[in-house]
Amino acid sequence: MRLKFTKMHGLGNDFMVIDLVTQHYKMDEDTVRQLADRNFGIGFDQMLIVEPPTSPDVDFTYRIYNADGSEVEQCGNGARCFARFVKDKRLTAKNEIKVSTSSGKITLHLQSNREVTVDMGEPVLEPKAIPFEADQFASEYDFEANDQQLTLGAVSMGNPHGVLVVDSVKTAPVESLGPIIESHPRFPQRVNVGFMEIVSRNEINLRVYERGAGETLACGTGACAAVVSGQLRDLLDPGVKVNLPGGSLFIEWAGKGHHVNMTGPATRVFEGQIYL
Ligand SMILES: N[C@@H](CCC[C@H](N)C(=O)O)C(=O)O
Repeated sequence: MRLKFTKMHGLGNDFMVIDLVTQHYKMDEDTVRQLADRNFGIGFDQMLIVEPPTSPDVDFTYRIYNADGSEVEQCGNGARCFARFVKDKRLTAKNEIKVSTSSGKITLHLQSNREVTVDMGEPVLEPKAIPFEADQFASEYDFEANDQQLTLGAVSMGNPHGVLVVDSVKTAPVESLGPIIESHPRFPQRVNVGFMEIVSRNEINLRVYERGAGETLACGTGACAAVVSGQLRDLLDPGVKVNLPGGSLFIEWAGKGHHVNMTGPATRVFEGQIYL
């Protein structure tokens, strides 16, 4: 069968976006892996699926697959592209769009300057819920990986994140330590790993080794988790510019009990069709 798709990106974190509201197909992990291949497939960090709502309080269901085929709970850059996609495809006329993911509900706001702000909800800090093995919440945890003693923040933005503070993102051991922490037994569902350099209380540089995708040019939930972790460690103020290899996001968090807001661009690259 023929399936139409749109290739999009949020700061270089790239997506294959498929409308399964007007098209019908049952996606599976093997197909995702084949299509994610940058030589033999379309190539992407994540596949985003638009499905009809499953409850009356949301407009759509938002499903996300990593390039390795694993279905995951949340994707921040993807959420901004999702909003632009459903508006451009006229699947909705709204500028405020509510979607459900497997980890909860989020709200997407299309701005007049074509940027998108996403209310990502409250960060989850309770270790069991992240999930992360620790007796109780702490703003940072002692952590051993690769025979090194590290200090790490643990936050869920719907999906799990570990955040390390580094002197410079240029020299951070993203490729060597990233995969080791990603699969560390203290994170039973694996983890996204952020390497955060503090520039000032309102600006950080960040690289993220993503679970199921490797290092990407940007990670929206990673940016939110880094800002939450930086504030909990008293390194950052509530509004922070996050510089990623693919560009910058603006993240706002007023502290425990508050939602995290993420603002940034969403870009369409091309339209395509595949035969499955
Ligand atoms: N690129 C994303 C996160 C995608 C999911 C992540 N790799 C996971 O496994 O949780 C973002 O922009 O947030």
